[in-house]
Amino acid sequence: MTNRSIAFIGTGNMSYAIISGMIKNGFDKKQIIATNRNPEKLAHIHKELSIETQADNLIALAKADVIVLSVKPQVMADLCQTFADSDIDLSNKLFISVAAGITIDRLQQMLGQKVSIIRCMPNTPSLLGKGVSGLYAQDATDDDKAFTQAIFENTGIVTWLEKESDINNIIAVTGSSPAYFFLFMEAIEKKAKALGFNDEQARQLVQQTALGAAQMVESQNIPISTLRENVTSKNGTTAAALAHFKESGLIQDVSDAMDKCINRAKEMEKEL
Ligand SMILES: NC(=O)C1=CN([C@@H]2O[C@H](COP(=O)(O)OP(=O)(O)OC[C@H]3O[C@@H](n4cnc5c(N)ncnc54)[C@H](O)[C@@H]3O)[C@@H](O)[C@H]2O)C=CC1
Ligand SMILES: O=C(O)[C@@H]1CCC=N1
Repeated sequence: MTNRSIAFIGTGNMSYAIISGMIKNGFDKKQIIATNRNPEKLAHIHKELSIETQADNLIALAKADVIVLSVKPQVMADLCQTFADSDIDLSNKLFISVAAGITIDRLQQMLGQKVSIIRCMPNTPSLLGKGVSGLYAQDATDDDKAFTQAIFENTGIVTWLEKESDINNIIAVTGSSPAYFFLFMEAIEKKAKALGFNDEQARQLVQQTALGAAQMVESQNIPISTLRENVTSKNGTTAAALAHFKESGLIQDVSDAMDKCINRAKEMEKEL
């Protein structure tokens, strides 16, 4: 199981993060192939990760046992068509799709046969081994599931999902959510600059505070709400800021934004 070779088709932000996590955790580099249609990106991957890179997806497809489909959802059908049209036997390969908004049934349709497919919803902190990956399998073998779990455990924590629709839910909770945190950090950074802190200070202040807050959540086994309360003196400065967030509807906004995220994934399932 462990010596299977793995090809990442369309190595961009997400696959780069996954491969980096795998390598940092000792996955054999010789077992990894990365493709990209962009020669500059391919050269960058080769230089940074010292793994085999390949401009021709079909060569990577033919060579590898496990194929990670990691192009943008909008170009997945065209990519899969080239696989379906090739004379390469897909039947013994395991496909892992990290794409949002494309179901296993639809991927099998795109590939022209009922190949073994596991869906994964990772996130970009995988780059640092701090990722979260939601996994969903329909008919995959225990061996395929164990291999997939082992791959993504190299990049952080893994959770198996019971229903395929849970992939759309976990996109809102972990796949897209790094961007919510970044947006909040950007907003604090912007205001810090408006208050007169220079660019370097503003960046350092926000990053250290975000890091400290996240590490407090991780290291102290108490509810997140208690951590918030511990910062909030009665009738003090934090209370004034939080009261404004509450009045302006931030909590409901976050919930609504996550619903938008899930609905977009559902729409994509119909569009693609
Ligand atoms: N970026 C993220 O935070 C997450 C992304 N995903 C999923 O990962 C997938 C990839 O997303 P990103 O990495 O953000 O996109 P990206 O655009 O950074 O990477 C995709 C890469 O595929 C290459 N490509 C496009 N067509 C190709 C082809 N036919 N052959 C070879 N290479 C090709 C592009 O040059 C690009 O570098 C998407 O399906 C997305 O839904 C899932 C979870 C999180
Ligand atoms: O924005 C997207 O569609 C992808 C899926 C989760 C994160 N990025």
